[in-house]
Amino acid sequence: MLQALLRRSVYAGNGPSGDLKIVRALSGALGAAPVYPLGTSTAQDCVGLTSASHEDSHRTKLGWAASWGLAAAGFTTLCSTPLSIVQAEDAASTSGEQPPAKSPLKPIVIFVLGGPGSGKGTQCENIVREYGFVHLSAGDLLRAEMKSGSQYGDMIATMIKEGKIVPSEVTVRLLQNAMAASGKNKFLIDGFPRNDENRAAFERETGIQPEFVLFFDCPEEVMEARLLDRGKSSGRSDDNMESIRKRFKTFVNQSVPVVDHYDGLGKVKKVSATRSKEDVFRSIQPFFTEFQQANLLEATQMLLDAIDGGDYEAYAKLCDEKLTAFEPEAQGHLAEGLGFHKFYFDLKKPVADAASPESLALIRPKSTISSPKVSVYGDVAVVTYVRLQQDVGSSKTGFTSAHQETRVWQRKRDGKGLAEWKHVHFHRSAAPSV
Ligand SMILES: Nc1ncnc2c1ncn2[C@@H]1O[C@H](COP(=O)(O)OP(=O)(O)OP(=O)(O)O)[C@@H](O)[C@H]1O
Ligand SMILES: O=c1ccn([C@@H]2O[C@H](COP(=O)(O)O)[C@@H](O)[C@H]2O)c(=O)[nH]1
Repeated sequence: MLQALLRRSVYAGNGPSGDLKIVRALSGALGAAPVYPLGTSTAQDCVGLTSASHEDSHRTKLGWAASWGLAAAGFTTLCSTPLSIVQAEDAASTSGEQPPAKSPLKPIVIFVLGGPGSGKGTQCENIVREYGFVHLSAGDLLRAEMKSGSQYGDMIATMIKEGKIVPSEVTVRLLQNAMAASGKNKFLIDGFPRNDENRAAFERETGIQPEFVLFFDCPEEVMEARLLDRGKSSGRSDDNMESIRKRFKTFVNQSVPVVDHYDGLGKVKKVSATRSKEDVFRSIQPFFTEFQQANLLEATQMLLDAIDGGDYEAYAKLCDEKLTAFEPEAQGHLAEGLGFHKFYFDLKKPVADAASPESLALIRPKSTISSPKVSVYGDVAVVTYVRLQQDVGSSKTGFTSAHQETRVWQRKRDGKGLAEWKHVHFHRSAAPSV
């Protein structure tokens, strides 16, 4: 499963021996992310695609293919990017004409579906905290759009109160913009697609198929009690008995067929949502193990890229300040703290400063992770692999060295309580160069 994920999110190729598997995670900052204005201001655009919006949608697909870069293993919640903040010149500057700075990374999308009040939003927060996905609630995006003074505000307000489904042209575009604005590539799309037309429009406009659908199964009486309770403080126009009944009807008649569609494709992971919040979260965690492994491998590749690029700041950000290491340079001693490693970054600096940018780019070493294995033990993870490092010698001939590396990561909480992996220990073998 991990390898399948890696094939989508990292380069995979053959190494020098032909059958040696080399996996190199893409890393670095995102290229310009595409943004999409809704188009002209007629209400008609809301229900039917004009030729101009066809052009936009074409660009949308190109945008994904051309401009998507690596999402750092960061942890973000992003619930609202009103259409009104999207500027025409932003869109023009990201028309996909410029080649991306880095090779693109395909977006990974998980649809989170379930009846109103089944606990989708609650569990999405947990997933964001632990696994570093971007949470996009379609309902939250629509509410934010409504409040932004958008031309679609009244229409959205009516649809929400009546439990009806807002036309796909609006919702899909809001989702596309929020995805692009996030600068990340792993998304939990909560409460969407709401009907078959939503599903078809999303697939057509973005070219994205979900990895899987997380479906919260919950009886109406449980959802009703939760929503009425939430209604005491939510301020939502639809958390009342009359709207709740309408929402249930829409869910059964229009949203369940979407779940059935994906079930037919073997993509639905069904969770019983009646238990406590903690129990429900425990039951969904196994579905996210593979993403955690991929995050760790991405973080490891970022670390190697920071070393190769001489970027001490990026390196230090990924490391615990008490990092310990056994590496050949320490002559059999345990190096403690970052100071020992900083020495080598500082050493490279004058050389780098003296070189022209072009020659610098040429002589920068490049590390490739080969035969990786990622093992997670609660809040500790061990990543082992062979690091193939290509470099240029003083005689301008290329050489490759291979080191066995074991890197230990520990999951810690940042200021916002979000999980982040910090590099706490590594062991690097000596290696002959060829
Ligand atoms: N497992 C649970 N047990 C008890 N209460 C829960 C559970 N999960 C969520 N809740 C509560 O139920 C209410 C609805 O949860 P939540 O907002 O996550 O549902 P939702 O599926 O996102 O709803 P909607 O689709 O209407 O936005 C909230 O007040 C939340 O605190
Ligand atoms: O894709 C979507 C998502 C939501 N809506 C409308 O918003 C409300 C509230 O959605 P929640 O997911 O409960 O926040 C929903 O009843 C719909 O009216 C939508 O049209 N399309």
